[in-house]
Amino acid sequence: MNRLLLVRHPLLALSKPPLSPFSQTYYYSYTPARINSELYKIKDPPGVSSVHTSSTFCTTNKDLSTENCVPCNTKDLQPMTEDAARTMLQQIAQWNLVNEDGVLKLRRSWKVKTFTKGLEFFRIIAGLAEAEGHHPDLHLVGWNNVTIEIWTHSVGGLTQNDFILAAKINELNLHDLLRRKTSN
Ligand SMILES: C[C@H](O)[C@H](O)[C@H]1CNC2=NC(N)=NC(=O)C2=N1
Repeated sequence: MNRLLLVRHPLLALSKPPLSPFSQTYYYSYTPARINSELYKIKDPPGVSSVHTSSTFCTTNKDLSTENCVPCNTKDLQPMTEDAARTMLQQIAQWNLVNEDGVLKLRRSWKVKTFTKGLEFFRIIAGLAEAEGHHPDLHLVGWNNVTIEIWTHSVGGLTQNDFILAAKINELNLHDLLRRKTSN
């Protein structure tokens, strides 16, 4: 099974994102608000060694959220490389890049106030997905834990469509559905 093992900079341990129910999956998270610059040593396959750095530079969601998805059966639509995904990830705050059995996906989680507000959350996302013709995987676990995963099934990986949908989701006003963040 192709697993991406991230060896994170010790300073980053302080900014460990919350464990998700998918915690067995290794992921790369870009949280521009909290990290000035970070050095990742990604455990590469034998014979390949690279060190990736990222910085706080982050274009606003506006750029991608004003775009529209293309049909996923568009000719020559290819899955993007992990480096390209990591670069584009900088435009969608709070989303994580995960590698699930070799398939790159985008993932973000929220806590909703009630189970029915979770379903309302899904209804809103469904309207956006139908309008874009591009659909996320929706998870509602333990009554109030919502997780959305986005990837392009037709190519078995990530395309710009996925980032556009994530950026549009980031622009939604979902505050009345979400639990306030606790300080701890
Ligand atoms: C033709 C149309 O683009 C396809 O049926 C769409 C529908 N929504 C989709 N959504 C996602 N996430 N991946 C797809 O491959 C996909 N294909």
